Amino acid sequence: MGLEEDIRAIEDEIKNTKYNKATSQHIGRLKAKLAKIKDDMVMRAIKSVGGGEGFSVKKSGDGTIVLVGFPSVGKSTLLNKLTGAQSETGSYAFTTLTVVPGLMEYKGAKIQILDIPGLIAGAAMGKGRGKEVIAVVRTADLIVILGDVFNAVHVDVLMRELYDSGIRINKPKPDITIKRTGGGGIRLNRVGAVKLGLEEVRAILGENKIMNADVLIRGSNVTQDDLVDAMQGNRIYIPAFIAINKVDLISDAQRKEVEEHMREKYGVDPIMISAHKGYHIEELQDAIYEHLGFVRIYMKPYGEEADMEEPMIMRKGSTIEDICHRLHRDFVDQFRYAKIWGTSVKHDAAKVGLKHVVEDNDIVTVVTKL
Ligand SMILES: Nc1nc2c(ncn2[C@@H]2O[C@H](COP(=O)(O)OP(=O)(O)OP(=O)(O)O)[C@@H](O)[C@H]2O)c(=O)[nH]1
Repeated sequence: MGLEEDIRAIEDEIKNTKYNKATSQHIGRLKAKLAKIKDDMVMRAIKSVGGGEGFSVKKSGDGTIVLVGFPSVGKSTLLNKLTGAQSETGSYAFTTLTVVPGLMEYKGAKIQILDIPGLIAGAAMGKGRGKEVIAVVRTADLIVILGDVFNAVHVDVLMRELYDSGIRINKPKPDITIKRTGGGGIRLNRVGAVKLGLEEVRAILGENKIMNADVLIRGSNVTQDDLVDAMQGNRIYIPAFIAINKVDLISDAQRKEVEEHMREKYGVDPIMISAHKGYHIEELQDAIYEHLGFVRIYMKPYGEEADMEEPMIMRKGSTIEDICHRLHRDFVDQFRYAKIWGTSVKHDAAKVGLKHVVEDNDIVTVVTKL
C-alpha cells in the first residue's frame, strides 16, 4: 500500500470505530499513527521548499495576512482592491505565479497582505504548488479563507488542507507539556477536569516511541487530537475567517442560502463580498483589523506631552519589552522602568516592568538608564 492508501485506511477505521472507554486507547493509537504518516509527508514537502524565488516572503508592517483560496476565486482582484498593488489578474487558473505582497493601511495600521497561488485538494501533500503555498500560509498572523459563491464546497477542502498542513485555525494552543525523562514510564499530571486518562496518553505517546515522560495537561477541553498535536510539536495556531467572493453574480436569495450554509457548517457568518464591484470591502477590512487584535499605544517621551497623533500599533498581548524592541535595539538593555496611563494599570502613572502587558489606548513612557 502507498502512503496515501495507508492514510485513507486509518481515517476510515477511526471514523468507523465508536469512541468509548474500551476503544479509546486504540483510537488514540490510530490518531497518533495517522499524524505521524501525514507529518512525514507534509513536513518533508515543506522542508524541501528552499525559499525558492517568490516564496521567501519578507514580513513587513504591523501584521501579515494571507489570502487562501482555490485558483480563480478572485484573490488577485481582492488584493488590488484592498491595497492598490498591481497583482496580475486573469481568468486562467494559476495566473498568480509568485507571492504578491501588498500593504493595506487601515485605521493607522499597516497590514501586509499576501496573495499566493490557489490551493487545491491535496495541496498539503504537495499537489499543485501546495508545499510552497503552505510554507507561506504557516507564516501568517491571520488567514482569510476566500471562497466563491458557486463553489462554497471549496471552503471544506481548504479547511482540510490547512488542517493536514498542521495549521489549527481559531483555536487557542492547548495547554499541554510533554517532558521526556530517562525512566519511570509515563507520568500524567492533570489540572482541571481533564478527560484524557493515563492509558490513552500512554497509548498515544507509545505510538511515537515515547515511553518515559512527564505529561502536564491543563483544561477540561483537551482532546486526543490535541495531545497528538502537542506530541508532533509542529502545529501552528492561527486565527482565520471566511469571505465569499463574487456575490455580484447571484440573487439575494442565493446569497442568503450560501450564508446560511456557512453559518450552519462553521458557526460563523461569512463576509459576502465582491472584489470586482467593491461590495462589502470596508466590512472585510474591519474584520481583518479586528481579527489581528491590534492595540494602539501612545508614546509619551519623558517630561514631554504624549504624541496622540500617531499611535504605535501593537498586537494584543504585547508587553513593554515588545515596545522597547520596536523603539530601539538598546532599549531593553538600558531599561529602568516604564510609566503607564491607561486601563492596563490600577492608577495613572503607575510604574511597570518589561513583562507588563499593555492595552489599547495606553500612554507609555519608557525610562532608560542613559
Ligand atoms: N463577477 C466577479 N468576478 C470576479 C470577482 N472577483 C474576481 N473576479 C474575476 O474572476 C477571475 C479570477 O480572478 P483573479 O483575481 O485572477 O483570481 P485569483 O484567485 O487570483 O486566481 P489565481 O491567480 O489563478 O489563483 C477574473 O476574471 C476576475 O475578474 C467578483 O467579485 N465578481
